Amino acid sequence: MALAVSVVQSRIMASIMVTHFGPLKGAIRNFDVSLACKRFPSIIFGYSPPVELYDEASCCSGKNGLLESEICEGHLSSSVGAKWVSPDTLCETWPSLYPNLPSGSSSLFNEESSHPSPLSSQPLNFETETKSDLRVTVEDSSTIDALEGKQSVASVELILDKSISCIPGLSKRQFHQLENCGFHTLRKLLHHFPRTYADLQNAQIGIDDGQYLIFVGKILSSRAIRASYTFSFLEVVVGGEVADSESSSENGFDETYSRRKRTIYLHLKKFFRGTRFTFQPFLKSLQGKHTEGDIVCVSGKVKTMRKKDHYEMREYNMDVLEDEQDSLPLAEGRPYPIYPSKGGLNPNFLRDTISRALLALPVNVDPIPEDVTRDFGLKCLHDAYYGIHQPKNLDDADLARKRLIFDEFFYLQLGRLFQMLEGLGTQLEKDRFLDKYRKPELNVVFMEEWSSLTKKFLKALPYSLTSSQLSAVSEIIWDLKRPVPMNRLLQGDVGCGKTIVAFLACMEVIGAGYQAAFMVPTELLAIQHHEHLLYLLENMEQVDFKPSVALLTGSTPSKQSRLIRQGLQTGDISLVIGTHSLIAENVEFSALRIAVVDEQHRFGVIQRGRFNSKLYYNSISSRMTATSSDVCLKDDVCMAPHVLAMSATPIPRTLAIALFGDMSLTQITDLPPGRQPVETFTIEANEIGIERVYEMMRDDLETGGKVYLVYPVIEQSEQLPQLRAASAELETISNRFEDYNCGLLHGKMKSDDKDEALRRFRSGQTRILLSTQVIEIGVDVPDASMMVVMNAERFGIAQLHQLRGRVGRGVRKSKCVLLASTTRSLNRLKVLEESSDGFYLANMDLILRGPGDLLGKKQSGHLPEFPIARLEIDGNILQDAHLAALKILGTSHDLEKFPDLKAELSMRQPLCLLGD
Ligand SMILES: Nc1ncnc2c1ncn2[C@@H]1O[C@H](COP(=O)(O)OP(=O)(O)OP(=O)(O)O)[C@@H](O)[C@H]1O
Repeated sequence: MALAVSVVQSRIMASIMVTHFGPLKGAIRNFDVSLACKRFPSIIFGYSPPVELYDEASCCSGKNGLLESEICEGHLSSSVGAKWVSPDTLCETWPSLYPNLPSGSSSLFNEESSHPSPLSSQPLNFETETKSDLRVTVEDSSTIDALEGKQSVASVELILDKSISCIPGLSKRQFHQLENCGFHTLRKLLHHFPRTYADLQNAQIGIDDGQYLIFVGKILSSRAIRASYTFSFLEVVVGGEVADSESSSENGFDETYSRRKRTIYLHLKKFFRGTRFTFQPFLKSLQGKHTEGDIVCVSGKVKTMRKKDHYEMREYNMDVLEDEQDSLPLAEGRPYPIYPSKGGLNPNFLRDTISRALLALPVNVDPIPEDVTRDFGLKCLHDAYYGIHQPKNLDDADLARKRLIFDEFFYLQLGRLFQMLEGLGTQLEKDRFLDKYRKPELNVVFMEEWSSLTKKFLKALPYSLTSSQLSAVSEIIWDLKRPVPMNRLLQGDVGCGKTIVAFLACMEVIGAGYQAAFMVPTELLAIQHHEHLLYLLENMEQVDFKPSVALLTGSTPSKQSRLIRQGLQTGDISLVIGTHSLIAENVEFSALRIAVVDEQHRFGVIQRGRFNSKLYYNSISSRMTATSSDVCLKDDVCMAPHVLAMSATPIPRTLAIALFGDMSLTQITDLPPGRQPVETFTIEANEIGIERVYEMMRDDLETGGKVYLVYPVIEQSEQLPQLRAASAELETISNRFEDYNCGLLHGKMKSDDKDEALRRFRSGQTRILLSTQVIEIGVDVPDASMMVVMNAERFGIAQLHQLRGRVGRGVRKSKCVLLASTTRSLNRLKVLEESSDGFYLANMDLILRGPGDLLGKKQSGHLPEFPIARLEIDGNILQDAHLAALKILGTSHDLEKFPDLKAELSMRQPLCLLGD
């Protein structure tokens, strides 16, 4: 396993070209991936693309421009686009005035309630409103204890799953807003991770519009101004010195000049709307919060103002420093978290609420024992939450992310292993079970012991199995012979021959008198597998019992479908191949023993859990019917079926372990003999390029080849005229290649028509198939020898690799042309010219997608259950999580020694699988 990880890492240790954003916008420069990966395996730093930190929907955007322009003139030198704050959003805005200092500094609301001072004299009885309306009182003493760090670990889970009403200073309105957006608990809120961090630049030489700055300076003035009856604003001006770019540039490299400084001015602005915010005492108190002469460290996004050297900041953090010396560590730059907005909530408000939630977090919040976190070099949970939301630096954020990913995988594995252990009787059995996962290499059944049906089926194959196919079958059969449900992932690159391995596993259970179900994501694939299997069974020499095979998809006519369901219930049908229809309510099996799920990664763990239980209960209920009719049952007949999942997605071994909670991963690491790498070309789709591709197609067709043309869309669209469409081009291609028949295949066609199109292509009646990406998964036409992908820039690298896998599946030398609409996109695609290794390409895909944004964006590497883990790079963390789970369960099989862990386990989402 460690090997697998190190292979991945070494594969990405190459220097490649990566596009950077921001100051280097558009530029391409050498990016040393090895260094970046080494230092921050999860977070790649750099300038963040500009992000609109205000959410238009949730903010009064000052659309009443008249008021804005009239009133602000003379007060605000840059009033265009000013944001307005209504009384209701005051609380959202206010905390930003106060920095997120480690303790107490955000407690403005608390201070206010105890020191109502100027506000109490308001005619509108503002104080009362502040207390009753603007605040939900801290509900119970446990939170107070938590704040004071007195919370015992035993009740920690209560804290994380506490209602957000326990966050100090939250108004009722805000509380409901947050609840409506799904932030019911502290946990939910703290798990709203920043989607990236802006790299705060120290204010130096050039300052660009939209840049995130960290700046140390002196408060020069603080004014809270009533601009009209309903509108007021606060403007704090901070002045400080930066190196003077002009003098240095004008005077070349003159040292003296380059050390010259110039003063710049930051105008920090907040706007308030509502009569109650225009009263003098309120404004006075607002203004008084900032003392002239204070040294402060300000960070946030700047906007240049008309006046030279003046910049505006409307979203910022400000820390008051004791003296200028304090500025040194701060000025080194802290990552500035950028939150994804949710349900229209202002990201700024979210940031403030999260800061306050952090303050409500007790230090001893961690249910994982300290020795485990120490052994695996993990932050404690409290620090991890701080580290992800308020990192001191990127290292800090990276370590925090590591801990949180660790948790995602750890609890899933702990849950699965715990569940499996629960099903076993004695301590000895449990120890043996854990041992099995420690020594997986011993778990194989050699061919001599396979059932005679399996051996005969093997003999009927027109080829011999490769060595890794053979060991895959041996491993799977070992599991099939055990009375514990298997949960195994069969993983192998495109075209390596996984299907036949799965067929052999099905034969083994059928040979033992049980049934098999083979579930695939598309009808096209179901039909293909069905036909393939029938063909192989026909070739099989005489056996006492030939398995009966059925095909069940959404398009199966209802009468036929009823007969198939009957056959499955009576046991007359031994193997059914189909789509999701297989897990429909009314499908019941007589003795289902294995469920093969193709393209596993398309389903989440939870869904797969549903498959399991669905198949399991069907199996039980059928058996119960059978029992009543006096059928003799085997002891293990009510066991859940074995599940064999298949995937061509390059999943690191460790990730598979995490997904499955055990060591059930089988990898096919070789390709059938005679395969040659697909020669890949990236070509720009201009006139010359297209002519060249047509020429290549003609050469291939003349030598007996078959060509796939893959299009991003079916029909031409007015909105995206640059996209080439399959239907629209059928005529052009047919005219161009009139000596050859062309076919069309896309998702909107009827099932029979799709099948017919593929059949004609397979038989050679059509030699050119214009298709959409419907062929991406599993389509197998071994003598297809060329593929052209139109608008290839529209596809991800991993997806193109899957598509390309449709050619080169036989012995014929094949090629793949990636036609890109722009020269710029050629660079990204070139990586496919260089490699045909799915694992390597998945990593490149990740890196080429761009730095940053690893935390929140759902991309190909994300699995639904693991919001922040990245499939391609987090293998080592998963490995650790697996070992930690084994260690914990080795110490206490039933987790009795770890009550907090057990409690946490029951709170975690993946545990809905437990007891399924
Ligand atoms: N050992 C072998 N020797 C020769 N050909 C083989 C061997 N095993 C499988 N094949 C053939 O290789 C082709 C690809 O096999 P299969 O469809 O099982 O691949 P796969 O791993 O499921 O690919 P994909 O992920 O693209 O669906 C098929 O035509 C199959 O008949």
